[in-house]
Amino acid sequence: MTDFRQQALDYHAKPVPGKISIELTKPAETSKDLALAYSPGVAEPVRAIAENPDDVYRYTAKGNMVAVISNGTAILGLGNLGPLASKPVMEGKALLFKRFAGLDSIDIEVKHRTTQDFINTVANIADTFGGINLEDIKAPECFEIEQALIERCDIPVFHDDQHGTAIVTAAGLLNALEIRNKSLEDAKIVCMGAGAAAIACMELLIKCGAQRENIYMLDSKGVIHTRRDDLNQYKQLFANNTDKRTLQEVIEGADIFVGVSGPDLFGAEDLRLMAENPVVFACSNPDPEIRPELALATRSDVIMATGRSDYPNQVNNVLCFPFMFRGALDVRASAINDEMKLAAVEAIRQLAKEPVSAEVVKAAGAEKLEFGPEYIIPKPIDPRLCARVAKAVAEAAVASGVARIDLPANYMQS
Ligand SMILES: NC(=O)C1=CN([C@@H]2O[C@H](COP(=O)(O)OP(=O)(O)OC[C@H]3O[C@@H](n4cnc5c(N)ncnc54)[C@H](OP(=O)(O)O)[C@@H]3O)[C@@H](O)[C@H]2O)C=CC1
Ligand SMILES: CC(=O)C(=O)O
Ligand SMILES: [Mg+2]
Repeated sequence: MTDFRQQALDYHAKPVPGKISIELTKPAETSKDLALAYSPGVAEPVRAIAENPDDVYRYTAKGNMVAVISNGTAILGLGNLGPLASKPVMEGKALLFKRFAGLDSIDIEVKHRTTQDFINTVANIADTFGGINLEDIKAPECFEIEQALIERCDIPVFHDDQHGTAIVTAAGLLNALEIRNKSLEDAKIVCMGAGAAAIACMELLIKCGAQRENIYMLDSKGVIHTRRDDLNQYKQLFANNTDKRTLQEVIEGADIFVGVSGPDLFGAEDLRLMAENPVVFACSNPDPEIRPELALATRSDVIMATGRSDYPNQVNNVLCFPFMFRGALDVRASAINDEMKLAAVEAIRQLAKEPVSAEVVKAAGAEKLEFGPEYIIPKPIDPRLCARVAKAVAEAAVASGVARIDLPANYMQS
């Protein structure tokens, strides 16, 4: 067993199994404490909430609580390994919610027969939480699930692999292109993968200025083109009217490669075919479509990013989802809309251009972090992310009319 593998297993096993626990926020030492916390005192908030449902935010933990919900059908890039095996990832997302945004979070792994069963299960428990983060649910079911839950729930429902990934990818790409003096409007883009992350990333890039006809998307059967008759409705939106059928054909002259598919699917020969100063986001986890070592040995002009913490330029939805929910919950947003997503893109992107503190540089294990090819996007450990992204998101929620309360006074002013 490799040293790192054993370290990862030990980290999860010791000193207690798993990564999260629940702690109390009120004293529960004396009989008086218990009389307030439980019977008879607990009856008072029960009556208050029955009379005025909004009081649930006043008297319970709902307003600071996010459920991380999965069925384990697309666990990272490991595939459909089922709900139980997805639990370490979901506990990991809960850890990140708490660590980076102070949000309480609990993982829920759902075993189900039909898509409708899954939707019903989540919709029926949704009132417990302030928000629902859907995670690692494969396409195309994820699209139907998210849409149905958005319609049935009055709290934010956000499929992280779609929109969290898309927001961070857009922020990173816009910065990478700026560094290379290229524009998204003119960029030729190859997207490997046509699932949850891929479809959402490309849709958001189009909202940021990319041209749909400049996007070549591939699934496990090759290029998605207009003559294929095996495309679901989501892939059809990316069917390119082209004679090109293979990765090698579409990658020639491409400015951008986005990989949200699986490990080692993009080779050195493919990278050599790209345009000058290419941008490669190999985002599959844990193993990227191409290793940074190989990419950088193949071409010195490449801007390279992965989804991993152990290389420069981590393009990973952790840069978004904790702060997206922080902002949304703090103004009790009923949903997460495009205005909030675009506000997050801009906030993440602009922070990368500011000087970084010595503590963050040290914690990142870097010698320096300055806006450029090896630092296109902030580090998740940068404490300014929470304030910047949550504030931008909360303000956008208020401006776009989905907030149910105003921004708290002096919100996120440090
Ligand atoms: N860095 C980050 O923040 C994130 C990274 N990801 C990564 O993206 C990947 C996909 O996740 P997600 O979208 O949720 O999963 P989905 O299951 O929804 O999609 C997977 C897609 O990959 C495609 N694919 C599989 N093999 C190949 C291949 N050989 N060539 C081209 N395409 C292929 C599938 O094709 P088909 O449709 O034919 O089955 C499918 O379209 C994972 O590796 C995941 O770790 C995801 C979210 C966030
Ligand atoms: C990062 C993430 O959510 C994924 O790889 O699925
Ligand atoms: Mg995921």
